[in-house]
Amino acid sequence: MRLVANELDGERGGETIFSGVSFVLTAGEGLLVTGANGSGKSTLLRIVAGLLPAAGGAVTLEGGEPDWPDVMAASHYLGHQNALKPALSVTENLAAWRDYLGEPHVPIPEALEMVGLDEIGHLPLGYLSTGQKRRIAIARLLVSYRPVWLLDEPTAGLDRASETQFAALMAAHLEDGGMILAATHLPLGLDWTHELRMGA
Ligand SMILES: Nc1ncnc2c1ncn2[C@@H]1O[C@H](COP(=O)(O)OP(=O)(O)OP(=O)(O)O)[C@@H](O)[C@H]1O
Repeated sequence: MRLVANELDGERGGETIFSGVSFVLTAGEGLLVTGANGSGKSTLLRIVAGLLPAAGGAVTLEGGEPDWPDVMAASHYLGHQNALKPALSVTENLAAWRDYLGEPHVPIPEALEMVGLDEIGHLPLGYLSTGQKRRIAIARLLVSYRPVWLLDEPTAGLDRASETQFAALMAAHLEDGGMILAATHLPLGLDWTHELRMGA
């Protein structure tokens, strides 16, 4: 399977943010996207996820049929927002995402253990600290399977131990034949096969 971005142009509010961005990812490869504030990292990720239209160029997934007909179907998108409901318990949040996304993968108790939060599945999400909420958002990547992970500042708010834990989860996903596109200002503790510096 290959994720191909060909000559992408990104626009916000009628302004060109970037143009001619191309890359290719194959199974097991990760792309680190860096660049100054406002250089277009989130815009690029949202275009790849299919949440924003490209002003030019195209993103395609080759060889994903029949399971993964397009990039959107094949991707988990973790944005700045955690997309979790404060009134539901941690476990209910993850169950809701698993049921919505389908392709059940890691059982919820195990996913909670993998992010080091197996003791608090019963708590309302709203009780959790900022870093704990982010770790539950990361557990969402595990409970349903998607080969492509699109991660926008995934480690924002995480302590050092959680960063290391998350680096191991990303490495395992790549070893398993997955692909990762991550935009970040922070070192993510992974040897990336590709790097893209926006605004350079
Ligand atoms: N809805 C919008 N309307 C107009 N301009 C926007 C909109 N959203 C973002 N922008 C502009 O697009 C540019 C790129 O924003 P983007 O969020 O992609 O940058 P970024 O590289 O992810 O930044 P950061 O490192 O701060 O997260 C910025 O100049 C921003 O102000």
